[in-house]
Amino acid sequence: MSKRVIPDVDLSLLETKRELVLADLKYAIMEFGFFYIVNYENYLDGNIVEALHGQSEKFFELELEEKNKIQMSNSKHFLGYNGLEKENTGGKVDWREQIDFCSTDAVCSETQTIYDNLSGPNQYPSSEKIPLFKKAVKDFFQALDKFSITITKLIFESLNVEQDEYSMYFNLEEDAKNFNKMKIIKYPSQNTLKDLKTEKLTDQGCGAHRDSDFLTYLFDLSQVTALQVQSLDGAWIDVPSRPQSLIVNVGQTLEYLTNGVCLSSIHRVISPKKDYRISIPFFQNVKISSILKPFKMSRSLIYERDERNRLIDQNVSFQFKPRANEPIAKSIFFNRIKSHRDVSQKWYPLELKEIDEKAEKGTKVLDGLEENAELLDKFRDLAKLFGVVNNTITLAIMKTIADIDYEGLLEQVSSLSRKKIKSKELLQLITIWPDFAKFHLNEDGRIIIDTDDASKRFLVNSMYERNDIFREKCEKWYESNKKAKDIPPFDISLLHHKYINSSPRKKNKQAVLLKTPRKSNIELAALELSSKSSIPWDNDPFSSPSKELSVSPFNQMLKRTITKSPIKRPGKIESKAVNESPPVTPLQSPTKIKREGFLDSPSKNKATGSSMLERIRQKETARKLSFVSPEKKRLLFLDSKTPKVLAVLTGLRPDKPHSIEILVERVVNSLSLSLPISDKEARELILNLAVKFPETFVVVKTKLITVLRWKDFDINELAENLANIQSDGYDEFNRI
Ligand SMILES: O=C(O)CCC(=O)C(=O)O
Ligand SMILES: [Fe+2]
Repeated sequence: MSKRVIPDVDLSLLETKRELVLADLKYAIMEFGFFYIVNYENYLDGNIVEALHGQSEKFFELELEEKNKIQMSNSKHFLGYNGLEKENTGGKVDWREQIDFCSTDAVCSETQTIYDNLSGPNQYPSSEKIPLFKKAVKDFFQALDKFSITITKLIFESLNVEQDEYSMYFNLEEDAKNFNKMKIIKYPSQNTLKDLKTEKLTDQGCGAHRDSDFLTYLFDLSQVTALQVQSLDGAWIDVPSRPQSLIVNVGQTLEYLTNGVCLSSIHRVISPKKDYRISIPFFQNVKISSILKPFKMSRSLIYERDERNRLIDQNVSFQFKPRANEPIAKSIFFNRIKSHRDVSQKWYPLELKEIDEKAEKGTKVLDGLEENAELLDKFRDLAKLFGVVNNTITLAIMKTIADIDYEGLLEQVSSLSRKKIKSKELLQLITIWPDFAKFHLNEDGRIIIDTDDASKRFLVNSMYERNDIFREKCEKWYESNKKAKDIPPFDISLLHHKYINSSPRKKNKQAVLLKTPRKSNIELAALELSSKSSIPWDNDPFSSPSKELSVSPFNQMLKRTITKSPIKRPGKIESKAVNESPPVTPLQSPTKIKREGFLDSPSKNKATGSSMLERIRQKETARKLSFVSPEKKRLLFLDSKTPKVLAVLTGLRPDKPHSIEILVERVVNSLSLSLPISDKEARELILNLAVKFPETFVVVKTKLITVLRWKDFDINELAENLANIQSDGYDEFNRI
C-alpha cells in the first residue's frame, strides 16, 4: 500500500481519449485525493508558472526588513508576508516563510459582513526591488483562475454531476473572477534551520492537515521532494517533485459537496534535508457566499465510496461539515482568525477572544468550525460499522427466516471488519437509529433480531440509502449532542420490557418458519458471495476443491448449524489481502434449532396448513437446490464481482468503443484498493458482460483490437438482473 504511487492525469489525451482521462480523474479523486496533471501545455502556459517561480526566488532573497514591510499583520484581509515561526499546525511550528495573495485583489465587493474582508488588496514587494513580481502574480492568477475552471468541469463530468447542479458555486464564464488564493512558500532546509538553535526546531515544514478549499493546485518547481500524503492505511507516501507536472489535491469542500465520494487526503511537508524548497499552492474556492449542500451522487458512486471507506484507517478524520445554513465564508474566515493570531489580535480581537473562550470550554475548534472532534471521530467509526452491519443483516434476512442471534451478528461483523467489535458499539448504532432493526430478548434471555420485522425494513434495494440515512441520523444526533463525550449505548434492559409485550407474537413467529426461502438459492449464493467481495481472486474459495461453499457464514446459517468458530484476531489494514477467507460465524439464533424440532412434529401447522410430508418435500427441494457444482460456484463468484465492474464502466462514456486492454487496466486499477483482481479475471469479467447482457454490451473484434461497446445502462437494473441470469454462458468467450 505504501508503495502505491500517486496517479497521473494526462491532459494531452483529452481530445483523443476523453473517457480515459475522465476515468483516470475519477479514480484519482476517489481513491487518492491526490494526482499529478501532466502535459497541460494546451490549457496552462508553463512559462507563466516559471516566471512566478523566478520572481519568488528573488523575493525570498530580500532582506527580512524589506519582506516585513508587507507583513500580513498590515492587512485586515489576511494577505501578505509571514516570516518563520508565524504559523503552527497541530501545536507545532511550521518551518516555512510565505506570502499570501488573493485573486480578487483590489476587487473588493461591498463589505456587508465581516467575512467580506477575506477579499482585499494584495501587498506586493517594492517594484523598485523586484519590478516584475506583481505582473508575475497577476498573470499567474489569470491563468490559474481559468485553468481551475477547466479542471472543475472535468471533475464533475467524471462524476456525472451536471453543470446545472454545480454552476451556483462558481463563476464559470471565461475570465470570470472567483475567490481563489495563492501562497508562495519557502521551506528552509534542515541544515540551515539547525543554525537557529531554537528548542522548537523539528522537521515539520507544514504539519499534517487537510485543505478546506475545493481543489489545490501545487507547483513545486524547486524539484525538492518534501510533500507526503497519507494513504488509506495510514502510511505516509512521498509525493515526489516531478518536472513539468503539477500536483492537485482534493479539498474538504469538494469532499463535502460530493457526499464523501471524493477524498480529501491528509498531507504534510517534511523540511527538506539539504536544499531549500519553494512551492506555490493555488487554492481554488467555491463562491464564498455559498451555503454548501451535497449533490445527490449516483448509487454506484456511493457504493464505491462505501467500499473505499471500509479501508480507511482510524486516523483519517471525519468528514468536513460546514455550519448548517451559513456561508462557507464564515468557516474560511474563522480559519484565518485561528491560524494568524497576530493579524486577529490587531484587526479582530473580539472574534479571537470568542474562539479562545470556546476552546477553553473544551470545545475544539476544527477548521474554523466549532466541532467536537472526538465525537466526530466516533461517528466516523460508527458509520463504517453501520455499513458492515447493514450489509450483514440485509444478506442474512434474505437467506433465513430464523431470528438473527445478536452474539453471532457481533462475531460476524467483527470478522468482516477485521477487528473486534464491542457490543457497546453495536448498541450505539441502536441509540442513533432505534428503529433500524427490532431487537428482542428470546426465551433464553439472548438478544435476537426479529427477521420478520427486519425483512420489512431491509429491502435490498434500499441498502445504500440506509447508509445515507444513518449518516443523516448521526448528523442530527450530533447537532443536538455536540458536547457529549460519547454516544450512550442503547439500554438493553428496555429490550426485556419489549419481549414481555411482544411475547404473544412469538407464537405466530413459529409459523413463519415454514415459509420457503424468499430468494432462489442461486440468488442467495450470489449475494452471499458478493459479501466476500474483498477477498482477492487468488483466495477464491472455489479455486481449491477443499474449500467448499460451506465455509461461508451464510451457508452455515442455511445449514442451521450452531457451531461457533473462534474469532480471528483483527489484523491491520495492511493485512487486507489475507490468504484466507474471513472466519466463519453463524448468525442464527440457537433458539431456532429448538423451533425446528418443534416444527418437525407430525401435527399440521396451524398458521400455514402444511403437513409434515409437504415440509419434508420442501426440505428435499431446498437440499437439491442448494447443491451447486464447483464450476457453477466459480461462476457465481465471478458474478458477485460484476456489479463492481459495472460501477467502473459507469465512469466511462457509453457511446464509444473501449479497448478491452484499456478497460482491463482501468478495472484492475479502480478496484485495486477494494477488490484486488488479476488482469485475467478482469478480462473475463469484462468480456462476459456481453454474454450476460447482450442487449447492452457487445464485443467487437477486429484484426488489431478487441473493443467493448455499450448502451447507457442503469447499474441497479443490471445488478438486479444479474441474480436471475444463469451463469453458464462463459465459454462464449471463445467465439469472440
Ligand atoms: O508546500 C507544499 O508542498 C504543500 C503546502 C500545503 O499543503 C498547504 O499549504 O496547504
Ligand atoms: Fe495543504
